[in-house]
Amino acid sequence: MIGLLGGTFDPVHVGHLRAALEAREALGLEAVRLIPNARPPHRGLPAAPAPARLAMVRLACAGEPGLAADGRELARAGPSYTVDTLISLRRELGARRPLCLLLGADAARGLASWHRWRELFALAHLVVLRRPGQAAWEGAAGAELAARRADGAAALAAAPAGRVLELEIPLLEVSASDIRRRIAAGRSVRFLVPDPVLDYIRRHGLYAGPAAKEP
Ligand SMILES: Nc1ncnc2c1ncn2[C@@H]1O[C@H](COP(=O)(O)OP(=O)(O)OP(=O)(O)O)[C@@H](O)[C@H]1O
Ligand SMILES: O=C(O)c1ccc[n+]([C@@H]2O[C@H](COP(=O)([O-])O)[C@@H](O)[C@H]2O)c1
Repeated sequence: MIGLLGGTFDPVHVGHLRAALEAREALGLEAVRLIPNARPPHRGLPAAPAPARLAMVRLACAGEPGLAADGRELARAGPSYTVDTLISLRRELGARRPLCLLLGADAARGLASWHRWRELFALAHLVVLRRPGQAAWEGAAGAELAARRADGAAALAAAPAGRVLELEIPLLEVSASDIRRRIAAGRSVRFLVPDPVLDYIRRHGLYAGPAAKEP
């Protein structure tokens, strides 16, 4: 069973990395692939170009066997729709392997506005990450999801796609927009991103300009 964490990763940070590892352990995933988008479908242009965001994800995953960077969204033109990414992954991995699309509760809330969102369930399971005690997720896609709800990892491993699991794991209070604001204000982001990512940001002068002040 493989986990997939798509994101803008502008930049990737310890919140993403810890969540991916927590989900890997909780679900018994072989690995989690971090997949930066080229053009996010539902937000403005990222502050850093896609190749730089992918390079930072590669640095963050290097040396951690449970995590891998996947650059396939950079090979497509147009908005980076998740349905196209899952179709491409199915071509690579075959129809039978269980795939778990990991989503933070914030990303999951907008699911019903995603491009061809109902098709996602034919391609992968959906795992919504939330902290212990956080209210259960009630998005506009609610009824569809309730019918697909699974009560544990075993139900996901038993089918290639189509189930929905809410997974309670500790989530760190770290966001990429806060990191960009700190850098633009000349503040430190040490320990919020891995050191090799920090080094990359410094060497390339990312997020330091006035444009980076807008989240
Ligand atoms: N601290 C965190 N812990 C766990 N998951 C997170 C965290 N931050 C973001 N995510 C999830 O990781 C995925 C990619 O997130 P994204 O790249 O948008 O990062 P972000 O920090 O939320 O960015 P921004 O602050 O620019 O909105 C989404 O599913 C999001 O919900
Ligand atoms: O496919 C879509 O229509 C779609 C709409 C919004 C977000 N996504 C994906 O959801 C993931 C999290 O998005 P974001 O904006 O929180 O980084 C990322 O992989 C996005 O490309 C996908």
